[in-house]
Amino acid sequence: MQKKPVVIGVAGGSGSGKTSVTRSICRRFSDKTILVIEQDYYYKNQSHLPFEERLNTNYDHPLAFDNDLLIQHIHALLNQEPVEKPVYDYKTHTRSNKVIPVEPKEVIILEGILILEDPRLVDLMDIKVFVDTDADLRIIRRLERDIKERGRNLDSVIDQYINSVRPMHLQFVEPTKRYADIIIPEGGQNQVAIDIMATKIETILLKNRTK
Ligand SMILES: Nc1ncnc2c1ncn2[C@@H]1O[C@H](COP(=O)(O)OP(=O)(O)O)[C@@H](O)[C@H]1O
Ligand SMILES: Nc1ccn([C@@H]2O[C@H](COP(=O)(O)O)[C@@H](O)[C@H]2O)c(=O)n1
Repeated sequence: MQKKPVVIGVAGGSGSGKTSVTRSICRRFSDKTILVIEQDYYYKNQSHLPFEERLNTNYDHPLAFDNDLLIQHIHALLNQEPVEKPVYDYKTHTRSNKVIPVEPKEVIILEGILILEDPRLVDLMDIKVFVDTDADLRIIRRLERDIKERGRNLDSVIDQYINSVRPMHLQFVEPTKRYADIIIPEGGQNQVAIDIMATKIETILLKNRTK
């Protein structure tokens, strides 16, 4: 019988380098080994709301996420069942009509700003990581990324940062650092931390495969 997948949570502020860390870890393993589940893909569906209203949503508050669906999907994957992962569109601020069918793999990396905020998610994790990057670097990275990739402009990024990203980070994201087993400063360029994570995953896989 297949072993229950190992669940690794990668949390941290927006622009901290969660995606970069996750990709660096994934590059160390074959495509068949690690499945990445992005909490962002589980933002609540807002297709019923007019676009103007979607602009007013606070995307950094825990209530913006459909964690019930996310938890349901993690449970299914842990039971070796496939799921249909939603696809999120940052330009329209809602789910797209597409879904991505995914099969369970030996390791699941669950990545997102608030994955350590919901105790139901924390309970499902075997290893908890917090990517810890200073706020000045995070806002610079976010500015570049959101303008290049998420259809935003300078004013909208600054406005959103001051009104929701920063206060929600201080209220909800930063306090979850205390739940982490490992804190990675500076994110994806931290090769020592990536090596340690990869070695830990290899050890778990070896143990699971020889059982
Ligand atoms: N160490 C780094 N140095 C420079 N740019 C980085 C670094 N880590 C991430 N970035 C860039 O910053 C942006 C946000 O990084 P990302 O990994 O997507 O963060 P998160 O998933 O936490 O929001 C991306 O455009 C990424 O390429
Ligand atoms: N429609 C949306 C949905 C989310 N965001 C922002 O995304 C950030 C989380 O993603 P990261 O890759 O940066 O971790 C979060 O801080 C939301 O503000 C958005 O701008 N629009």
